[in-house]
Amino acid sequence: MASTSTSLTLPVLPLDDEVVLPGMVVPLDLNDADVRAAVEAAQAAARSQPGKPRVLLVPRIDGTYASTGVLGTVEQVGRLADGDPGALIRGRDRVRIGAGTTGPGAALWVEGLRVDDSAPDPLPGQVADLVKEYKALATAWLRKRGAWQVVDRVQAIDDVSALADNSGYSPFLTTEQKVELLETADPVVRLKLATQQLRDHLAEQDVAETIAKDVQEGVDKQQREFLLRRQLEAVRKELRELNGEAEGEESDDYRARVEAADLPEKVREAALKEVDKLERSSDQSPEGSWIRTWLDTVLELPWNERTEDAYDIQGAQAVLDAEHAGLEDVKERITEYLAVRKRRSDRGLGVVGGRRGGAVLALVGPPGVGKTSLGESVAHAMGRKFVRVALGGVRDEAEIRGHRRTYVGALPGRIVRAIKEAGSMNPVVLLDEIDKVGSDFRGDPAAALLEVLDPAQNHTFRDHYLEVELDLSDVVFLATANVLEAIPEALLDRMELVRLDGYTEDEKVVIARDHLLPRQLERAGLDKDEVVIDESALRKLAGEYTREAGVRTLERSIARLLRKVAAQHELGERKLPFTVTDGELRALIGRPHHVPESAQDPAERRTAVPGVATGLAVTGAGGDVLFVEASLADPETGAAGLTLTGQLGDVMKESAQIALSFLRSRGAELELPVGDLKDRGVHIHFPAGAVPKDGPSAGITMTTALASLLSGRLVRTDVAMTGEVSLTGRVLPIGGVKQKLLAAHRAGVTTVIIPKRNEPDLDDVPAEVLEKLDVHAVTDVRQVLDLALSPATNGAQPEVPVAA
Ligand SMILES: Nc1ncnc2c1ncn2[C@@H]1O[C@H](COP(=O)(O)OP(=O)(O)OP(=O)(O)O)[C@@H](O)[C@H]1O
Repeated sequence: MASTSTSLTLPVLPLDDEVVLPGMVVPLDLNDADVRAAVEAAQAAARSQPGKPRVLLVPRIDGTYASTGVLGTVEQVGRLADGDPGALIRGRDRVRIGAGTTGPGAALWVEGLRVDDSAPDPLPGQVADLVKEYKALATAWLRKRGAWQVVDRVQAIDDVSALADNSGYSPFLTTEQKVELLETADPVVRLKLATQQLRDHLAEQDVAETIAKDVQEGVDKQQREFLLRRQLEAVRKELRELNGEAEGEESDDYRARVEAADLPEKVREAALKEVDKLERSSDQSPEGSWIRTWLDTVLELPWNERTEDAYDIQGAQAVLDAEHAGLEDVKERITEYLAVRKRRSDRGLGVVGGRRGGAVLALVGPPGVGKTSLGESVAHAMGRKFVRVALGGVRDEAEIRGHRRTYVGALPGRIVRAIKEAGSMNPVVLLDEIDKVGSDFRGDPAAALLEVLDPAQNHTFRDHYLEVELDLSDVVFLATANVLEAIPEALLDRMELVRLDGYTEDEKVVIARDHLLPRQLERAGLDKDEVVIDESALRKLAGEYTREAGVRTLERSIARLLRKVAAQHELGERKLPFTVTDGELRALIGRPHHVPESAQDPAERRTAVPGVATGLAVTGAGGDVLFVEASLADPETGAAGLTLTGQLGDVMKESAQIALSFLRSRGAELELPVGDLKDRGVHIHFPAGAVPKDGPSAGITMTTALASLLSGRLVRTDVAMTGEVSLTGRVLPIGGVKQKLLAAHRAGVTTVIIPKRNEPDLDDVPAEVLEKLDVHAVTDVRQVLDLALSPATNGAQPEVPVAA
């Protein structure tokens, strides 16, 4: 090969549908006019110069010449195998074609530039691998064709450039592909290209061969599938051995697992169909992994698992009593429910269904009153598995019913997951916080829940992901909610409500002593005789360290107290046994957080200024006291009209309007200076502005606050009230009496005003609370003002506060 570029002038020998690369020797037909003209011109030129006649072999595609040709020497002229006149030409150097020129004979003459296409010396390291690969591929291909002699020749080629040009002989390359090889001067790049071409061809050939073989053999499909599966098994086994997995760990053998599993017929059919699909898909394909996840889910579900219901009603009642103090009516209600259920199932009858059918017990009440733990007790009492499904914040229907499998990352819904977790088809499932289920563009989870809870439909529940029917008819569903109003109407229809309104202080003390304390002692690693929290301390914890309807914070306080004692003991600062009394609390866990208003310094009480009244309300956290503040705007600078703040709902806002209108129309009768209301702006505010509030039951409280403001008379600190007010001053009934009275009692209020028509509700209020409260049932707002406002002559008349 030339190592320098030199210019030369040569007759062109055009090649149609053929390419000659350097190193190749080809016979050419001299009957072809172009070939003859070129060879004759070369021979003529050779007469005046030494060496063999030289031509320029240039491929021509659709009449267009390639940019590079090959210098060829005419080795011999004579007869070809078929007897035609021919010339034997050897390709030598790459020549870049330049301008056309003239010369002897009919041939086209051009000027050309020899191209340096020699390999670099020394060769870069990776070229050796490339050479090996090319030789291996070429050998494979040649052997396939039975061209054994050529194998040795190819193996013997050491020069990288020559090796790449050897591809010029490959019959499977198109003219274009060969021209590309010709035009690629860099030998390493060319060898890469040649290797790639060879590789592609071999791969194509493999596929084609397989197809051809299949068609040819025409093996019965089933038989072939059988064979393939056996092979697959063998390969998998080998893989497992390679990865060091033990024999028998047939994690992947879904067919066997499906066949061995105890599945309902329809489910088995669906699962086997998926196994078929899985076996057809490749191991790495995403579809394969989806199918495996699905099969795992199906195989993990307890299709035919059921726990035996082994309970008698007395036993169940005993369990409920043992695990929960108090709550007599709730436990009674649950016992009735269990009794009916048991009788019906003993007689082979289904669950009572339909609207208001009571198929589902809903436990409604503030946090920490034991709704969840009662649900657990129901499961204990029936001898069933228990699972809790948290529904708070669920807005997507797919959370309940699953995503369709076409969805990336699809999962079954929570109901299916709950059954899986329970491991039986008849667990007790607690739908926790069913009032916190929302709905938006992603569908309505409540509608899906409805299907779950409906005995007429739930024996064929269909999860979008699972796609096979699941029988939920044996599941005992319970629900919990904080506020009744927030439960979607349609769901409410299916439920039997059981209310838990909260505990009195006495009840809390009993719960703490019998349940919370023993549990927390165990958690703190203390013996029950090592630390005793006496009743005075428990009472103070319930009354002054916590203010809640339930006992959750109380339980936390006890835990904190015990941790403190345990730590002190470990540090050698305290000897055990130790009895905690109320006097010790402060040193152990700091000051109480809730001091009753009446126990505050009079000047610091909320109601120490006119215009503030104490109301009673029910929130998601149970009953609570809330304060209403009113002020008048400065006649000069303040805005006129009514301003309301504290996140009030519409009903509450209207209720404020009514209170104001009532005072404007009837205030004079009550000897209030209502003139002020005419031309001065009024502002009513409910502190704790972050908590949304609504409902009409603060009507009399707002009226009282305004009346106090106008008259300058203080509202009595020990009085709290609830009741709707009408335009004529009538006091109308409200809800939540029990929760409100419990809250009043907790807050240390002693006098409570309620609407007369709510008097029957007092039956629900624990006697110990009623004993401590002076409850007034009233019909008219004038009675409220008489009871709530302090006498005008209460020391110096305080100033009416003025809002800027
Ligand atoms: N009457 C009771 N007897 C014994 N323990 C009780 C009683 N009421 C509540 N508890 C205990 O109080 C704790 C809080 O109760 P639980 O978690 O069941 O409240 P909840 O009403 O479900 O609250 P949430 O609505 O926040 O879920 C539990 O440890 C529970 O065992």
